[in-house]
Order: sequence, then C-alpha cells, then structure tokens
Amino acid sequence: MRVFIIKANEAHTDFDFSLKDLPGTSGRIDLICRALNAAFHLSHSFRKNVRVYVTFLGPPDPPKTIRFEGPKIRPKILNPDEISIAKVIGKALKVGRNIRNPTKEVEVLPGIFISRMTFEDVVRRNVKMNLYLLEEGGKDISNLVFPKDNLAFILGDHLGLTKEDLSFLEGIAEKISIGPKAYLTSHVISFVNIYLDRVGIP
Ligand SMILES: C[S@@+](CC[C@H](N)C(=O)[O-])C[C@H]1O[C@@H](n2cnc3c(N)ncnc32)[C@H](O)[C@@H]1O
Repeated sequence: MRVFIIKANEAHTDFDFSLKDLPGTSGRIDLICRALNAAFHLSHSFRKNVRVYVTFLGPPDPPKTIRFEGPKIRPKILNPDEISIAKVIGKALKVGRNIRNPTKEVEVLPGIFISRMTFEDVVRRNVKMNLYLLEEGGKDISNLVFPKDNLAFILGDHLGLTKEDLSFLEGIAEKISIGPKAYLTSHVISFVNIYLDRVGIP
C-alpha cells in the first residue's frame, strides 16, 4: 500500500465554501483536489493501492481528517475533476459536523471516512509504516532503496510544514527530496507515484 499524508493548514473544516471559487473561499481545497487526483487517477484507471489522509486545519471547526481508501472507493465517486472531488470533500465535512468523539471515524461514502483526528494522530497511526517526509533538501529519492510495501509519505500544502511539525517528525520519518526546487504538492505526489511505478514497487 502507498499512503500519502497531507497537512492542509488552512483548508476549511465545514462545507462553507463556494464551488465556483475554491481557491478564494475554501482555504485552498482546490490544491487538495489536485493532490487527490494525482494520488488516485491514471489514464482510464484508478490506483487501488493508494490511501490518502488529509488533515483540514482551517476554520470553522478544526481539526478534521478525511481518509480516502483506494481499495474501497468507487472510482465513479471520485472523478478526476476538482469540482466533483470538492463536492465529495464537502459532503464528508458536513457529516463531520456531528462527530464529537476524537477517535471515531464515520464512513461517508464507500472508502471515504471522516474523523476529528489531528495531523499528529494520523502520523502516530502510521508509525509502523515506512515513513518518509517529503521536503526540499532531504535525501535524494533516487539514492533510496525502498521496501516493497507499506510506504507512507508526508507532505505539506502551499504553506508547507511548520518548525513544530518538523521537530515532531524528527526520528519518525526519513526526510527525502524529489529534486532541487519547491514543487507543488500535487506534482510531488505524481512524481512519487510514477517513480515507484518505475522502480517496480506496487
Ligand atoms: C508548495 S510546497 C510547500 C512550499 C512552502 N512554501 C515551504 O516552504 O515549505 C508543498 C509541499 O510539497 C513537498 N515538496 C515541495 N518540494 C519538494 C521537493 N523538492 N522534494 C520533496 N518534497 C517537496 C513538501 O512536502 C511541501 O510541503
């Protein structure tokens, strides 16, 4: 299984945004939609071996985490376009309004779960995976020998990760880099997916 863990620093935690202006009204949920597209979509097919966690930390009611479980998602529900992905996120956030227990996860649609997990909760839940922190300046991905399974990659959004996040992840996740520049979250996910395909990791 390939896992992507994304921290969305400002992404709204309720469906209070406009689908007509995602970048301007949602705390950059447009970026999250593109990241999900990159994580799951192939030309005319869907990556069933991928799981994505996105932790939403914007207003009005943080935190919320949505887990997208590739093996269970019906590809028709998670279309490649941003607006239909944003609608799925909105639906999940609406269900999340009623969750009080921080450890409870509710299945909104097949393979799509919402909870009140924090970013740290998500990382702790994945400590048994081989955890990698995608960061500019990390070890070059092409110099790594990846294990054959259970890979989890942590990424930031347009704001990146904070100093506190980085110190929390020290010793938990190996810092790796895909290249010498700061790339978009969705591009980094595409690169990692294609790189793992090329080196034969399922
Ligand atoms: C747009 S970048 C964040 C830029 C942000 N202003 C910063 O300085 O961290 C989004 C995310 O993509 C990942 N990323 C960007 N460039 C990368 C690189 N060269 N190697 C690995 N990951 C990268 C990181 O996880 C980063 O948090």
